[in-house]
Amino acid sequence: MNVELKQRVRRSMLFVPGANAAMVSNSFIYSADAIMFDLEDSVALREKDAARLLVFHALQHPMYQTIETIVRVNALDSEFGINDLEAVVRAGVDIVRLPKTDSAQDVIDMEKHIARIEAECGREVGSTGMLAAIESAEGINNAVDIARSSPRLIGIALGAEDYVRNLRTERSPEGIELLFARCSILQAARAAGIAAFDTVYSDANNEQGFLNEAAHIKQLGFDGKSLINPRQIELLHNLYAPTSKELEHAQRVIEAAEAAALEGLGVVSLNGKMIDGPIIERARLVLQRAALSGIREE
Ligand SMILES: CC(=O)SCCNC(=O)CCNC(=O)[C@H](O)C(C)(C)COP(=O)(O)OP(=O)(O)OC[C@H]1O[C@@H](n2cnc3c(N)ncnc32)[C@H](O)[C@@H]1OP(=O)(O)O
Ligand SMILES: O=C([O-])CC(=O)C(=O)O
Ligand SMILES: [Mg+2]
Repeated sequence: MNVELKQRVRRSMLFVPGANAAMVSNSFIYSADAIMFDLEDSVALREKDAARLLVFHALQHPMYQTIETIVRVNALDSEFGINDLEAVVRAGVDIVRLPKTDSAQDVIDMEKHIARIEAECGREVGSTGMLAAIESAEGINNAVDIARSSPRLIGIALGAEDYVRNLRTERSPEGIELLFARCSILQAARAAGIAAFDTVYSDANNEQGFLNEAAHIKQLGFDGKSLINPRQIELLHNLYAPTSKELEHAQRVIEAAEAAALEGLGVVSLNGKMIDGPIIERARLVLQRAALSGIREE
């Protein structure tokens, strides 16, 4: 498996409707960590073939060679799924997003097709990554098995619009109806050593609502979030950026830890607070986030 693909940081993954030629042709101008072309629910049935062709060409365009590309394909048991896979793997997509993943078998079935297509078109077998979106109660029940189902999986994601439909409820500003699913996905992803991604916030004009949800999922531990609108990108990146106070503290922790290591000490105190393994690990994450996102603008 492509280790670099697995370790890459993804705060933002921007959905781009595959049938929208204007958006598909210029979404590389936005600074999302990944562009996620959609062939599934944002594409009308009569536009499925046209969207696949548009995305097939976009993936090979020079402007999409320097940004990570993900494609959400249709389910394999639909009439479009296999054709979608054939097109996007041949075109060299970085990651295939499998929607509505209910079981580990769904991932294994898709992986077999991806491996066959890679071999047929001369791509290195194993080079295409996978991302499984869980969007049902059954999928949440199977989250641990799904997260462990393939070495190609870079992460698992929540698909909340379909999930709340399945639960027979709707999304609320507080997200109480999603708490169990979010925690299940995080637990499963972390136990399997892969990334956890939150779902879309569907009201592109509600900035405060987006920020509230993004702060909530960051606090839970998510690595990032699927987005539907370019205006959400900077809001999210800024939220993942540490404050200058957090950064200064992290730097002091690392300095204290390095000094302690020179003296052969495992635990040391900084202004009366214990500094040991997990705290140092956390400080490293803050430094990594600052390197990527800068300092948070309040
Ligand atoms: C439940 C699910 O399955 S969610 C996943 C599937 N859904 C999607 O992919 C939807 C993606 N998002 C969109 O289509 C749009 O953002 C909408 C419909 C939500 C809102 O559209 P608008 O009101 O036109 O957005 P807005 O006014 O902010 O657009 C500003 C600019 O950003 C572009 N833009 C908006 N959304 C996107 C996007 N997702 N990707 C790329 N470009 C985009 C617009 O084309 C416009 O460009 P222009 O200035 O060159 O004309
Ligand atoms: O995966 C997502 O975030 C979008 C989606 O399909 C859903 O919410 O049902
Ligand atoms: Mg969905």
